Amino acid sequence: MTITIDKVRIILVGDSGVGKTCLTHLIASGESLSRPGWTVGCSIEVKLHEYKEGTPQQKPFFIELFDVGGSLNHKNSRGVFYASADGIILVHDLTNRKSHSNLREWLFEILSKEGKDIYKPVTSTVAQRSDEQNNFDPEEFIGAAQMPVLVMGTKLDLVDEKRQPKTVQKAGGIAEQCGAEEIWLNCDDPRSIAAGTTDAVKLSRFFDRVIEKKLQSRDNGFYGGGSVTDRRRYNTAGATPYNINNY
Ligand SMILES: Nc1nc2c(ncn2[C@@H]2O[C@H](COP(=O)(O)OP(=O)(O)OP(=O)(O)O)[C@@H](O)[C@H]2O)c(=O)[nH]1
Repeated sequence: MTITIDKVRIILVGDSGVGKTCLTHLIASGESLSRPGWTVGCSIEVKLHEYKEGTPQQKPFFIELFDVGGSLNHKNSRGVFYASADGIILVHDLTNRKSHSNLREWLFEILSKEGKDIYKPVTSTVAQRSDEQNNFDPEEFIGAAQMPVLVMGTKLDLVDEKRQPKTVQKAGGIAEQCGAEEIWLNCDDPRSIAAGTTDAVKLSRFFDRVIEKKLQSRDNGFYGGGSVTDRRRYNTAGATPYNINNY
């Protein structure tokens, strides 16, 4: 039997080396990745998610995970991957404070590149642009763009409370500013987001929010992306979700 499954698109952004590729693989396959390559452009993995599992509204959805390369060299070209994103996962390295503070800039970059009317920068000089970036308010962005956000901190295994205290505190961080949930994990350990754990529940709730938001936009007639109409056929007799690397 062949059924048609809708999809949503989530982009993972953050500085180079924070662990986006490992995290994407862990979420999509439930397995750790021992030797991730350097992401050039964008790498995509797909996960099959049960929306509102255990309720009468339960329905399968494909979650497309766009792992966007964090290198500065690709800053000008990666805007193309932000188009029609339905949700954002902001990724930082818990042993690297700068990677956390840079998440503000990542949000700003997504918004300015993706061209949401509500927060589209109108200025063009470097100085003006830097001003806009400094004055950028994540809360305002989230309120205006209505895009679900999740913040994930990696390399929890490298954080030793005594020898290397956490460089980032949960309170007052970007997650709080965005009203987003936050997960800290070790991407090398498949048990980090194993079914039944608190973090797996948080992740599943985030996926549900992204889907819900998209369904609402479609119902309200605001839907402009290609995702829901571009449905994928999924053969329930054993086919596995696709995996496209370095898209
Ligand atoms: N110990 C530990 N290492 C990790 C963890 N997550 C990622 N790494 C390591 O961090 C390095 C960078 O990981 P990637 O997943 O390639 O990072 P990325 O953010 O995709 O980097 P770009 O492709 O440059 O954007 C690799 O050596 C990973 O093995 C973690 O939770 N714990």
